Amino acid sequence: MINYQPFLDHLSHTRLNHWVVPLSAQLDDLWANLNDGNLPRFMSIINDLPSLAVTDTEFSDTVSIRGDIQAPETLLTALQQLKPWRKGPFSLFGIDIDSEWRCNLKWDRVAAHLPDLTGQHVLDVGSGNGYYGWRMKAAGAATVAGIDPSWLSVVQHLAVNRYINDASHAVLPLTMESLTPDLNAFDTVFSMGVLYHRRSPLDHLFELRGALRPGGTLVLETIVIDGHEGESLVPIGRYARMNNVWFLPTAKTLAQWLEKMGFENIRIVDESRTTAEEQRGTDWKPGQSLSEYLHPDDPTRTVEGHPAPIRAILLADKPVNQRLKRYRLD
Ligand SMILES: Nc1ncnc2c1ncn2[C@@H]1O[C@H](C[S@+](CC[C@H]([NH3+])C(=O)[O-])CC(=O)[O-])[C@@H](O)[C@H]1O
Repeated sequence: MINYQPFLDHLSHTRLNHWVVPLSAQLDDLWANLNDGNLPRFMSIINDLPSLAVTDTEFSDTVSIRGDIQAPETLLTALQQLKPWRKGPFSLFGIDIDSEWRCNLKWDRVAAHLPDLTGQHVLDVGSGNGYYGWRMKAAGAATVAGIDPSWLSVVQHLAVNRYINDASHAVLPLTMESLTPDLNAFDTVFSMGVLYHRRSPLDHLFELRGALRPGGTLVLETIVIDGHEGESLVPIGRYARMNNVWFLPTAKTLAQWLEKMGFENIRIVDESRTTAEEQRGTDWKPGQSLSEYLHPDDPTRTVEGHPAPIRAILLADKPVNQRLKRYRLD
């Protein structure tokens, strides 16, 4: 089990205090019914991390933690045991974790359009190991609640936060579907790289809206296709070798979905083709990556022949006026 008490204590002093009781109960239930063979091994790696004095942290393109001494071999071994590192880059006491994704490139695309995060309570859905959460903290966020069902992501965050020791930034082992519904509390909610994994993307948007306070902002990033309003692709079989991809709308279709689900002030702020500069295999994420997912003769196609990934960023607001239609989706 993971000790989330410092995060719960932090929440109890914020506008999110109504989440403390249901979240504690949900975590208790999770630990009582836990059936994951990897977690004990991961936790013994975390518990054995060497104690090292931190002199300085810097959350810029690389999320860096520095100390007076070079990293001992035990830290390198522990971090290597937590491979693959898909999100980063990080630098811990001189160990450079060159992750598969250079997430600083996406952050640059997103950050230019964000509301001022100073003092904000932020939810990062599908947070991965919390790389973006550290960038949100550096931008002034008071709370970053990451949620991600991947245990490896959760424990990678624990490894980094072992040295940063920030109780206001957690990665919780939860899906969006299992989050306490209608918290109505977060100033900004990020959903980046998650919507295409959801079989019911409109439900996802509905759940995201429920997490936001009235007037709060959703930052939505997902794979899209070129094309017109109303169009979307449901790839049969795999997409870029992923077997859990459901809906790839056009950016304009996505804007329509957001409107349908009760958002306003919807803006498409970026559409960028994913490049091998941003996503590639490294020592910290061995094996296949984007270049193997694209067609060898035509990089505008996936290996399966679908349009290659383009990622769109949309921002949309939850209306301040709560007199909204309650969409019944059941
Ligand atoms: N239902 C779900 N609820 C919450 N998280 C989920 C769910 N399903 C999958 N995930 C998690 O969402 C993340 C998707 S990666 C994006 C990471 C980061 N946001 C990024 O923008 O780089 C995809 C990509 O590489 O773009 C994974 O960590 C999943 O475990």
